[in-house]
Amino acid sequence: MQNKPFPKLVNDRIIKVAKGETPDKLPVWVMRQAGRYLPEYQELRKNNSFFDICQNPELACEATLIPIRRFKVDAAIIFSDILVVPQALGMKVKMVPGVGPVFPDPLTLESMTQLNLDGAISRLQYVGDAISLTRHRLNGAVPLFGFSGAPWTVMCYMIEGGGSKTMSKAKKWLYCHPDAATQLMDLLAEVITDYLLMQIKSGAQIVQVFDSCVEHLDRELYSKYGLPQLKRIASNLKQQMEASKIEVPLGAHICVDELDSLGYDVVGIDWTISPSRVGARVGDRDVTIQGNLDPCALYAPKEKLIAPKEKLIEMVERMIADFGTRRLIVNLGHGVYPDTDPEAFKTFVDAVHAVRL
Ligand SMILES: Cc1c2[nH]c(c1CCC(=O)O)Cc1[nH]c(c(CCC(=O)O)c1C)Cc1[nH]c(c(CCC(=O)O)c1C)Cc1[nH]c(c(CCC(=O)O)c1C)C2
Repeated sequence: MQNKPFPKLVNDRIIKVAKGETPDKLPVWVMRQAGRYLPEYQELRKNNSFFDICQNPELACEATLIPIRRFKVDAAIIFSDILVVPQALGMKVKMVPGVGPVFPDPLTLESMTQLNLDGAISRLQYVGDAISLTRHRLNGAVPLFGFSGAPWTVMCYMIEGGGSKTMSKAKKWLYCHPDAATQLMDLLAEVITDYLLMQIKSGAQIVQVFDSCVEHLDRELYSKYGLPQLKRIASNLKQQMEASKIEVPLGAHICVDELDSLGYDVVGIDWTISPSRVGARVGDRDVTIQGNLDPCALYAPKEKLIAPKEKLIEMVERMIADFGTRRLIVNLGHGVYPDTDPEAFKTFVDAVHAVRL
């Protein structure tokens, strides 16, 4: 299987737009498109733990394909999580229903020396195997995304031991233990670069770096810790994979100023950044924008007097008109929420494809 050539890509809209070329229709996909809002995924989860699905290439492939069978999205994203990296470094992570990821023993200054870098990429080979298998099963229908968390975001979860409103424990390292923080981020940047390279070599056609926790950093901390690591990953990866397309969604306003200098082909933004902030630069910017509809726009209560479907279509059309159709990949500004109606998801995707270029 590994050595068989991958099927030819049929729908290459996303790859085209990432390169700055004009597609036949605007491409659209959704972060967490394989998640809990879909009954098929819930069914799969009934008999398997979250990380069992991630670690079993057959199951990870199956989860990845669920939204592809149901909707006309223009990309698949390999079923996994950003927290498989700390796992490969030797940390325990559990997925607790209703809570999210939990580390029973969060990282401390003392336990940092126990992180096991040796062989980390081979311990993540199951992700590569899932990617290769999925590329074959997709049969070229749409491109397959690989992904990783960025060093700051992965570090936040390792130190906090899970999600947090403030990320104050992780930020304490930046203020009080800057050397240890830098050491940790350097280590993570190295693993993440090698991990993404392994995914690309396994068949990922586009890779995305999630720096979701960047919203907790002010400009100074962002410039000192967030930005250099993101740039470093892009430049090291590009050096090693000249031809690869790389994407980094940055969920914070402060990153908008660096759009052109980040070294990524695509930059994701959330709904708090108005299209006019990047739109004004659409003519001359050299990057593709991904985003940015509020996932709550997909809540479409059937009993409401206003026609929610029409309202959603109108929001999609307005967003696209505001961004302009050049160098735009349509997505939500955040992952789709578990209580979203799959019908609303379909309306969203179809509304994007209905826009004439
Ligand atoms: C489906 C899913 C995922 N992760 C989690 C779930 C739900 C788990 C379940 O079944 O119980 C837990 C899961 N994993 C995580 C969280 C967030 C926890 C928190 O902050 O409270 C949860 C609930 C951590 C995580 N995980 C991820 C990020 C970065 C993007 C973002 O900001 O959403 C982060 C921060 C990335 C991620 N996570 C996942 C993907 C798969 C592909 C797809 O998009 O369909 C991706 C790309 C998959």
